[in-house]
Amino acid sequence: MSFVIAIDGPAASGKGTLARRLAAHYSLPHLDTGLLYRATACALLEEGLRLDDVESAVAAARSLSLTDFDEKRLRARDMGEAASVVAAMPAVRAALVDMQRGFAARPEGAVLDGRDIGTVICPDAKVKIFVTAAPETRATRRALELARAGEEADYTAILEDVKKRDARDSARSAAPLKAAADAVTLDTSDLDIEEAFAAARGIVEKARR
Ligand SMILES: Nc1ncnc2c1ncn2[C@@H]1O[C@H](COP(=O)(O)OP(=O)(O)O)[C@@H](O)[C@H]1O
Ligand SMILES: Nc1ccn([C@@H]2O[C@H](COP(=O)(O)OP(=O)(O)O)[C@@H](O)[C@H]2O)c(=O)n1
Repeated sequence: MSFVIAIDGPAASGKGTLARRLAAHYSLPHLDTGLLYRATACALLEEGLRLDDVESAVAAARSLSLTDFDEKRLRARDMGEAASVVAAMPAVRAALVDMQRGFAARPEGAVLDGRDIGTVICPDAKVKIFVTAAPETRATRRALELARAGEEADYTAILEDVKKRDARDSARSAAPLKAAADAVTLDTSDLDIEEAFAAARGIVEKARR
């Protein structure tokens, strides 16, 4: 198996930041799999369809193109919540498996981040990191991020969002949010980005030996 780094964890734990930094460091392509679920939900909402319309959600998931995501729109607060609703549908998840595994099978390897990369998408990944942080820390980080993007960012509401989404993602029967048995957990509550990146690199180097 090529060099695959699987990064999972709850909302705003710093998965994407670490995945991007590791991908740059090891010259690997990176796929933020959360964008796939966000884009599926966004397609439904833009067509005025309901989020629980499974058939349309599957069709939207099948027609996604990795290259034309409007990231600013997809990373808006409401889209995280909507993504978590469509992500609970087994048929939507099934429609996105081949695309993710195809990305992970690139000869040079890849970094993927999400909720089920180490458990379902790439169970044989060479490196698995489960990134976590206290909900309050994650809500503070997300509030800062949204404020920087010009979105209204009420800390209390964001903390509620994060907790509700984690609960839904953990409780669903299809590929729930959980650490793979062979993942290394990295709690970034007391680490800044540089410290978290150094710790993640340490985990990768150890797994490569
Ligand atoms: N260790 C850290 N310390 C402080 N801020 C962080 C840390 N890791 C990530 N962030 C910031 O928190 C926000 C969420 O991080 P992100 O990587 O997008 O998380 P996720 O992909 O898990 O949702 C971003 O604004 C990011 O810059
Ligand atoms: N591999 C993945 C990635 C995301 N998701 C879903 O998509 C939602 C948005 O994921 P994300 O990674 O973009 O969210 P953040 O952690 O960035 O807030 C999550 O709350 C999950 O419900 C998933 O189910 N499986």
